[in-house]
Amino acid sequence: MSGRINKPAGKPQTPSPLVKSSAQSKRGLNTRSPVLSPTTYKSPHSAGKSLKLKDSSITSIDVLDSPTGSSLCRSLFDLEKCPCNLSQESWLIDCSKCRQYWHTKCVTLDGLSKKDYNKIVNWLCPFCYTAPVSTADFSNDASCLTCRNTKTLRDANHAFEVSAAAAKIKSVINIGDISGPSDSLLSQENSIRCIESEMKQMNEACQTDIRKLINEVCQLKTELTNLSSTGPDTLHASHHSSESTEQLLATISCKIEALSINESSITAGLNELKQSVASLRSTDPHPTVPSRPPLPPDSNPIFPVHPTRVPRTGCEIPHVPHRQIPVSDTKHEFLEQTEANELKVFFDSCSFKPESGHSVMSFGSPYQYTGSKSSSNVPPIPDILKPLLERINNVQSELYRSLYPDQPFLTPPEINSCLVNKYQGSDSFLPRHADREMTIHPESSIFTISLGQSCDVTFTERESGTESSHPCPDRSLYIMSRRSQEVFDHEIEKGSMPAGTRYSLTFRCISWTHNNSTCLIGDSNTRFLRFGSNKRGTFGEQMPGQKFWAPKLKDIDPVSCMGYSNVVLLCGINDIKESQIQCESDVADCYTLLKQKIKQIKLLSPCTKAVFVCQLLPTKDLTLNRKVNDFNRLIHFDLFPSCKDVEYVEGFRQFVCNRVLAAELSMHLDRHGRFDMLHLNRAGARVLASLIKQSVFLRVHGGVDKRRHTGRVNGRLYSSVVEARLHPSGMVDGCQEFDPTLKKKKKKKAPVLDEPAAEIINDMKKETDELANDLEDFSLTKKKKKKPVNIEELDNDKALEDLGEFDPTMKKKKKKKKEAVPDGEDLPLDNDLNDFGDFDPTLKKKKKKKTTILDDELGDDTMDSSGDTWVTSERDYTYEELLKRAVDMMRDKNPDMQAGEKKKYVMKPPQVLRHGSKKTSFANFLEICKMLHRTPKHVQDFFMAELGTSGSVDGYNQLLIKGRFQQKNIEGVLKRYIREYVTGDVPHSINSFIRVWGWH
Ligand SMILES: O=C(O)CCC(=O)C(=O)O
Ligand SMILES: [Fe+2]
Repeated sequence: MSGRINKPAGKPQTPSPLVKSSAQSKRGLNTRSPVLSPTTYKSPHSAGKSLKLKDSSITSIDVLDSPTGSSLCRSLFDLEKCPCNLSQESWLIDCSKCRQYWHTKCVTLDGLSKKDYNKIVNWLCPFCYTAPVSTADFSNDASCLTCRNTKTLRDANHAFEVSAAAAKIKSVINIGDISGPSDSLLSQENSIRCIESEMKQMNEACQTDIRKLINEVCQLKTELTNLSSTGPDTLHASHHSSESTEQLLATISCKIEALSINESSITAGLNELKQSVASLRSTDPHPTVPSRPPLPPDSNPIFPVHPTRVPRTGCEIPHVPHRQIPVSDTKHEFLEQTEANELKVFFDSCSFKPESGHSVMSFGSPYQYTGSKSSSNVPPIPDILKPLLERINNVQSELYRSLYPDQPFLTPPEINSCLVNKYQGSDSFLPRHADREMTIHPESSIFTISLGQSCDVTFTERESGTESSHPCPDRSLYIMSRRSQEVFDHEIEKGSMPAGTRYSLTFRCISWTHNNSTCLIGDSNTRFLRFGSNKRGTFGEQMPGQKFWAPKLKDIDPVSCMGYSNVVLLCGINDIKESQIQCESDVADCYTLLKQKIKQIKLLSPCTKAVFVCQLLPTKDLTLNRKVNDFNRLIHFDLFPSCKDVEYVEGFRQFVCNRVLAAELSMHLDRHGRFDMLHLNRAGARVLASLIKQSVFLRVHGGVDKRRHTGRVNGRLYSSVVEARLHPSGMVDGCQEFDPTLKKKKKKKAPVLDEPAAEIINDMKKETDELANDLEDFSLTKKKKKKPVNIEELDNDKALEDLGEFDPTMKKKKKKKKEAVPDGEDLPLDNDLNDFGDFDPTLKKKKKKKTTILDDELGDDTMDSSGDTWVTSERDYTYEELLKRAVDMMRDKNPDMQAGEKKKYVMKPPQVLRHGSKKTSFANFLEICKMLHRTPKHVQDFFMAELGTSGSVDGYNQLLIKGRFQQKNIEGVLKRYIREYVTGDVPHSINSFIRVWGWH
């Protein structure tokens, strides 16, 4: 198999001449048509001598036929480069079917020796490979050689050789025997193709023979006719008796007859063969899906542009089972009499704030609701309530455990807030409402304990208007679920309250983070995704929520989504992979079900701000991928445009369409090894989590930094950008660019942002202020503050310059100010001013403002090096003269510089540590940024560009860099940064106050 590139691939981007010529020569040998007909397709392996498997006659025909796989590779990837698009020290192996090259490393075949490598005859890449039904099939099915590692490859290759040899022997012995698929070493499909090939060869051979025979017969016939027409005399003349002539004619006629019989028997034999092939086909255990119209030529096969079909059925909303009752549980005499008495005494002494129909008092986490009069300055839970709170929390835990019995690691929401209502007299009431504030944890129940006068609470089902009354006797507890609040309102009707005093103690879990809670409903691909900020959590504390299991679309429970701000749906692959889903209309029906579920969710949870729908991820199964395409198409072209508040997971599309990410994805689909067609492994799940997190985050925070919505950002993978940006400290990614305009914008935006967004803004502000304060330590910045800068007009670089970089003109100004007045000399100025002004208009302006200062300075410099007095000269300054003057002026105003002394600043060296096996930590990154007076973002970008990797600042202010780097690498980059952006050795910026740096 040395015809493949038989040396490790260096840089796939710039293939070596050998790589190129090898690939080109192959291309010349076979077409890369997406549909490779078994009869026309010829493997390159059979063409080059080194590509041929010894004694194998079937190498070129045992490739499964799947147009999508080929076209997928064709349109998505450069066939000559591995889809990873990365430079790797690895062999390149090409797929026998689609001709896509892959690094052996990328297809986990690394470690191959040249010998092994040369043995590979027929290998199918992850795009083209369709897994056999069972492990047993795989071991026998050597014709479909896609292996996850070198060992299996060797084994399979060996099996292939054996099976090929066996097939050859069988075909020689008896072609008909091959029709029995069960005992054949070859798969049934393979057998068919073998026979077809044999038939073709036989057919050709037979037809040539027959043609020869027919020609001969024709010649004989003509000859015979000629002889007959010449008559017996002529025959006689040639010494043949008439009798013998007749005999001869009879013999010839017999021979012709025999030949005809042979011809018909050959034809019959061929027909027999054809029939056996037909019978084999009819017993094919894998019927093919009805053919579909071909995709538009330039469309992306994974995410095609045009929908081909709209759903067959309408989207009527079926009846939604609410499964909600207003009061989920009641406990009579929940309080002991003594406990109740004590509480009554306590509350009698408290001062309640009047609200509509009753008065209130809050403890613990502040609970704010429409019409609430309580301030956010709420007293903590008083000691007297603490035992009660503990009991309530126990009840809450029990409820939670019973709700999620199979998820014991989940922490139940902690009840942390108590709102006490006081009803005094028969005039009191409680307006109709529902406790559906987003600050209430979606999993929190609402516990109400009644004290004193009993009364009835009325519940009304909002949709139907059905009312029910719930009696609340003294010392009793009733529990409402947070979800029931989406369905029912409750109230104490006016006039229903008896005389007397009633206290109701309502307990809830208030969680501000749950203001933006997310409910993720998904199939097994969400298995690795976890909410929570603990170690297992993939979404982090910025995205609180709950995950619900829905292997199929029918399992999506709209009730579970109630009370969450965001709903993310990742489901459908198990539906469309069902065998009964065979054509586009079946897929459309699945899509319709999804649409119905979304409608139900929105109906039940009007509080839900958005439903995010994840498109289906491509799989390793190409037939399934066509259905995935159809499903995704419908989501994109029907669901998104038609359903308001249905959003797609940003980046998911890129994830699916982007070449690199798609390749990355295909490599992640191997959670259970080579037979897993669908599942992401942990790494893939992390990418998925990032994309979901980012979308929800952006939606929640008003689309902060939408610019980043590309598959690749600054050469970094989407996921890493997401990670960086969503990280608690990386949150300031946008602001780390240190764009001064942010400050302004933030101020404008602040009132409309959600709480976490406001926090981010505050963080950003803090950082901006901190940096500004740092900069104030330097005289430069003070001046800058005075300088009126229209920050809106500044571009990033300029902004950076204004905030941190040295501006010689500014410095001058300041010093000038200090020195100007006392030393004023009576020197001619106008020429200097004008000349200088011509040189640099900005300077001119400044000079005009501070004429006296410049008078002084320029007065000193009106002599050129040759001693000419410029004031008396008519000629203009030359550029060199002006430059020299400027430098002299700088020297003059910077005595250190003039004396040739360099101020030495000593800084800490970067602390470089290994972070896990694949990352490097630059531990004192932020500290060094501060010392440099450069924004972390700026420094980070430089580092990432220099190191050619990605990274992010984590919660410990360390820069985590992907890849392994040594101390000297980081030091080198840091020195370069300092040279380029700090000390000004190169003209990016100059900063005269930092001259020489050295490590401790
Ligand atoms: O007093 C009650 O029983 C109900 C109180 C209530 O609904 C509330 O505080 O939100
Ligand atoms: Fe309430």
